[in-house]
Amino acid sequence: MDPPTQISHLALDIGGTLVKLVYFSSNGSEEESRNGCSVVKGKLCFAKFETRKIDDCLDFIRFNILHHSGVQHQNGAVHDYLSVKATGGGAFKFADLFKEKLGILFDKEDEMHSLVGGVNFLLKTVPREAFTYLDGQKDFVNIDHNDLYPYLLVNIGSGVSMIKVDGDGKYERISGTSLGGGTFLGLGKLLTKCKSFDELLELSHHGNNRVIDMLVGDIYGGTDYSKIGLSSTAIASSFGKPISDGKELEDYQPEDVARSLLRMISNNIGQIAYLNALRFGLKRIFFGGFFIRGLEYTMDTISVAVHFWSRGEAKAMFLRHEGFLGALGAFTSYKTHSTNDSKPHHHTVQRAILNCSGDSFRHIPVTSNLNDSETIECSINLV
Ligand SMILES: Nc1ncnc2c1ncn2[C@@H]1O[C@H](COP(=O)(O)OP(=O)(O)OP(=O)(O)O)[C@@H](O)[C@H]1O
Ligand SMILES: CC(C)(CO)[C@@H](O)C(=O)NCCC(=O)O
Repeated sequence: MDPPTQISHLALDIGGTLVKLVYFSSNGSEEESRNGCSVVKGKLCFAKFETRKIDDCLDFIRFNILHHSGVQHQNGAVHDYLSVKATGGGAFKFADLFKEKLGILFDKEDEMHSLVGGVNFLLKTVPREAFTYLDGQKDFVNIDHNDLYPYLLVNIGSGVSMIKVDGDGKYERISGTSLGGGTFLGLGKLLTKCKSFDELLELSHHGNNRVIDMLVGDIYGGTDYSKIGLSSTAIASSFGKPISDGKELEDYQPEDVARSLLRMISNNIGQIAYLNALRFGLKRIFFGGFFIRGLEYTMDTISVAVHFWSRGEAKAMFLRHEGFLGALGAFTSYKTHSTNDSKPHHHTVQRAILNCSGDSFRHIPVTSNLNDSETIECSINLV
């Protein structure tokens, strides 16, 4: 007789700055589907922790007993360990820690593969996932499943990866930049004495970048340089004002510095993204990663950069679950017979989530951002 089926329902993405967790929480009901499979209903839950506070993540997993939800290894030496999908650099760096503290073995998934898997899953399964943001207007995008590829995925984490996606599991990392979310946070901490990302963002809300950035008008005596399409208010040189101001860092308001920094990083990524889209003739660019955090100023800056450089040809789009792409990709990579075990019947057998309830998404206000307490209703088919 087959052993009782077990659901593997935890996946981790351990990055340079943040650890992201996706886990399935069953509502206790199990039904039989038409083809005789068991269907377990529940929800996908999300959590994040700072990588430098990895112990908080271990405590959370322990407290919620998530470490008992992996795939049971049946072969000899690793009998007592559970295997859990993990991606990101930390899947390598922290493997021993998780094994020692929680008895978890990481079943490593490639980071880029997971990111792409996460985005494809979201775009195909979760209604109202992608949206545009331009001129203060947020609009959900209808995804045509037959016309989804190719697209460019720009994942803004600590660093930035740019991936051309041509299909399910068909992708190529075509570019990247080390000027990413980590740069914003690291420089921001040094320049403003802020202690956290949230503090830095809050500060940036109240700032004025023109106090720090050198504008075209500063160089051209207040006029546009219309011959090459630059208005007087366009930024000629990010952080250029202090060159001639004769001021020290202390003379500037930290909120202006934070604003200018956010603008510089977002603008630069938008421009590099556009150039890469141009290289491959891609019209759709999806931006993800926790740097965005649903922040209107960031999305607006990126959208304007893409719109400006592409002369309206390319479209920047954002994702509600922007920060959980890798973790979701790792989660959905649990497959039938996913371990290297020699006895296939003893594996946890779990298919990708087949159903995400659209109802809970139909009523999402266009202005709302995702927070960790939000969930995705779904069901898992056990085969
Ligand atoms: N609460 C937060 N604490 C720290 N950084 C945050 C927070 N929220 C958003 N961020 C931003 O998100 C970035 C991390 O994003 P993300 O989690 O997608 O990347 P990562 O996986 O840690 O990095 P990488 O993929 O490069 O290893 C940070 O560098 C910072 O700019
Ligand atoms: C190294 C990774 C992939 C780790 O997530 C990321 O931080 C990144 O894409 N950095 C940019 C590296 C570069 O292409 O210059």
